[in-house]
Amino acid sequence: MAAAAAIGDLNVTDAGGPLLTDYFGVLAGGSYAVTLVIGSAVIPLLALVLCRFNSWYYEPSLRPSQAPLPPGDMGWPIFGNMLQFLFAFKWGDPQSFIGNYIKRYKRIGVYKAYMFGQPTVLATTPEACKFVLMGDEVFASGWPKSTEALMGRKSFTSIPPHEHRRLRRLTSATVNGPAALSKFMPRLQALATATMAQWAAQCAATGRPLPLLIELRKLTFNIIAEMFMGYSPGPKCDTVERYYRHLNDGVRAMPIDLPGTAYHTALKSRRRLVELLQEAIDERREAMEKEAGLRKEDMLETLMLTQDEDGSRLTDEEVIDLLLMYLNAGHESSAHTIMWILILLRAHPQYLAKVKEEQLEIRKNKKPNEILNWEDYRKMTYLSQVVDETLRLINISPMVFRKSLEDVEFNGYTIPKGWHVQTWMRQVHLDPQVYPDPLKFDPDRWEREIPKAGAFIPFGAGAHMCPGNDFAKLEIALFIHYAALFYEFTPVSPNATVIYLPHPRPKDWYPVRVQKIGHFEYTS
Ligand code: HEM
Repeated sequence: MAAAAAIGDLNVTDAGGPLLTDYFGVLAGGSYAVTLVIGSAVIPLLALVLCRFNSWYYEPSLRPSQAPLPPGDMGWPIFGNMLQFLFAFKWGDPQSFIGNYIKRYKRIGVYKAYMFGQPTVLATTPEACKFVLMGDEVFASGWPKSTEALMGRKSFTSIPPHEHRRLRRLTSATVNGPAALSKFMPRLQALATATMAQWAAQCAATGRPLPLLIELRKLTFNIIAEMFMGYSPGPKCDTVERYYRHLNDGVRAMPIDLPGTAYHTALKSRRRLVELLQEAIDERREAMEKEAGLRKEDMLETLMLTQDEDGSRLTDEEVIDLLLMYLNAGHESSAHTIMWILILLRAHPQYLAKVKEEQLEIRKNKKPNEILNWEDYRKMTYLSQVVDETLRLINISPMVFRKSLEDVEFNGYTIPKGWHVQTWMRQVHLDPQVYPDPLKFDPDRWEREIPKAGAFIPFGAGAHMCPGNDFAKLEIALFIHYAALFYEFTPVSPNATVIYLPHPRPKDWYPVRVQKIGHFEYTS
């Protein structure tokens, strides 16, 4: 055991060294004043170094002829401004995150920050968002590396622009234009009406409510999985959808790959999804070989058969990443939007009455149990205002990511080459200078105002604009038609807390009792 002897003011161990604690003891005993002076100099200096570190390290030195960087702050080392972002979105008021920049630096449209491990410019006005989203030759897709690891090296978020253009043209044709979309209409209506009937039967039999958002996610996933890959609804689809839920939780989480973190679980879910999609490709390949000539003409087949100018096919990895991305993008946001429309219409019966009136008018010309066609859908002008107003108010995706390929000037500020840019659609949609009384749900505003370019961008804009926007609007409108006319959704806790990450939703997934109030039976 080491014995300590006193030598002067210091204790010394057998090993001959003073004990560390004793240095502080000497300091303490020697002079409180010195401690105080050193402490009061060191702590603020350390704080200054820590809070200026990102600026010193990441901010480029610009030429005298160049405009300055946008105002803002780069936060703390490693975390940057993520703590403020997460705090505002998880525990505070999400508007306060950008709101604080506006309070400090005024509404100038661009601010510097450090987000998701990258020096970043936040674009927050219609002009700034339009400038970035439409400037395809200067701003490429710029999702954080952590998202790329979840979505795959070959998804639209990661591939170079020329490859993106080609694959996008090829894939988006399957979900765009009246001819392609009207082909989906019978199955969309079959799945929606069968699912609602099953919910009502289940509620009647058990007396228990259903977590509506979870059920809607299953429905929208069943739809996209059937349309894109020929999957039939059932337990397998539900399992795959659950993996997607975990995958998405990781997209806006801190990218820390340690057991127990959302990001770690998301990476595990991605690996499982890749295995399942590989199985689907293998099965389809076998079926195509056995039944040569028999074509399904869905997204899976399109991707497997496509050839580039040299005649080469996409690899399985490419097909998997593209499908994984499409299936993900193609169900989550639609489910959230449908749920929010039901919540908002219930809270505003005057608008629900207008929706019902319009939908009844459309139904007047139909036989009982007759499904809707493209012409009927085109008559849903008021419902389409409700959809737009919900997308504006709720902002399923608060922002999208780009990366600057060169130094660019906007509004007297430089956006440096290599910096990431986030276009904050949420801020644009909730800005009182863009939409009067922006927090009010008011579908009628769309009769009074036509938003200027960049002011209504729930689907983004430019080369990466959502290719599924028309499909989503159709799917949502058809669901609401049957929900409004034939069912009643009674929430168990209409005032539940709303959480905002990864997407805004009631914390309890919005449990509802579903009841049939009219008769419609799908017959094909
Ligand atoms: C209400 C429903 C939807 C909303 C709010 C929505 C919103 C968005 C947004 C904001 C983007 C990013 C755009 C950008 O980076 O500029 C996006 C991209 C994308 N969405 Fe959607 N989306 C919805 C439904 C769908 C559906 C149904 C599909 C598929 C059928 C789909 C497929 C995609 C794909 C593949 C991308 C990546 C596009 C690219 O990078 O080129 N989305 N979506």
